[in-house]
Amino acid sequence: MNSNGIELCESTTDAVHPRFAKKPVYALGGMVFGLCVGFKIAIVQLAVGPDKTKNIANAVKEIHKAKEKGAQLIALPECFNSPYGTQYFNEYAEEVPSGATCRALSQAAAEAGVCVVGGTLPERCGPKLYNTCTVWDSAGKLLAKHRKVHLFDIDIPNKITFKESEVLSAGDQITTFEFQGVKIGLGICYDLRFPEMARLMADQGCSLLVYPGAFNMTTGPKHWELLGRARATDLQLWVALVSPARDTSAGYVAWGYSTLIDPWGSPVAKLDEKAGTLFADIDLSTIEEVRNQIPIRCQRRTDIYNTIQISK
Ligand SMILES: O=C(O)CCC(=O)C(=O)O
Repeated sequence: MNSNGIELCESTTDAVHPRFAKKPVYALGGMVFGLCVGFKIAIVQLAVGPDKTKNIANAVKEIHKAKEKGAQLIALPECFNSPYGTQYFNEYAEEVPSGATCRALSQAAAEAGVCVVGGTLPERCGPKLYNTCTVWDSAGKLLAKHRKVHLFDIDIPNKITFKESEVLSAGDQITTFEFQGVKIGLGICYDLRFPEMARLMADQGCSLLVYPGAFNMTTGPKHWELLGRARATDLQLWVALVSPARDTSAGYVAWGYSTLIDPWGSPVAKLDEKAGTLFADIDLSTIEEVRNQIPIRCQRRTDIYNTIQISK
């Protein structure tokens, strides 16, 4: 309890920037008194086509443009070097980090002096293929690598049938990394549907979850934003959803609508279906604000969840 009678949740300070540690922000009457710490994110909704070299060059160009506009963390979409589809993954796949796409991302991050969440690419590792996100620091060093954990296998008759598992292998790791002392978690597209995975990343102290994803014209309008808002609301953190632009001539038509969602669960900025870049400030103090005002993190009844018997 602070001097204003506001209940403060002990566990809130471990999930935010270390500069907040032991310095909670007190929230009262909609005003926040405390430090404002954050960074500028650019969410780049790239147009992706069949020409891999062109896709990579376009990503590099957009990274430099975003840096010029002040972005500190730049996020690219799922499958940005290749059209999305199981028939393409083998042809476009590369080893990480020695392949041409990774080399271009590393160089762009270093030249621009920014952190790049490099969307995803089909990764070749021995006989296996993965859908993999790489993260590059401002010196061009590989900071993190996340292999999609939940493969996109669905069947909605007459709408969409997709079976990534026919060609891809699933990752088996939870991936987080640190950017300027802020912990960030990674998930890829279908991973967004699994709250358990997001909670593990939140429990590791993430303030932001970044999901490169390419939802489609059936599930996109129904679930893309809803799922992002659900993850942000449940876990009281920032969520960035990064899609490729919509191309109606492609075999798989991406929904677009890249969105940044705040810890209240509100979309604070979003694109439409066209190629473009969204710039926004991520204010980490909002995490404290929400967690202090709605302290669900220290109200969870794990004693019940972990022991209750389900009656038949
Ligand atoms: O979950 C969905 O509806 C779409 C997922 C997807 O497109 C993917 O995992 O690549």
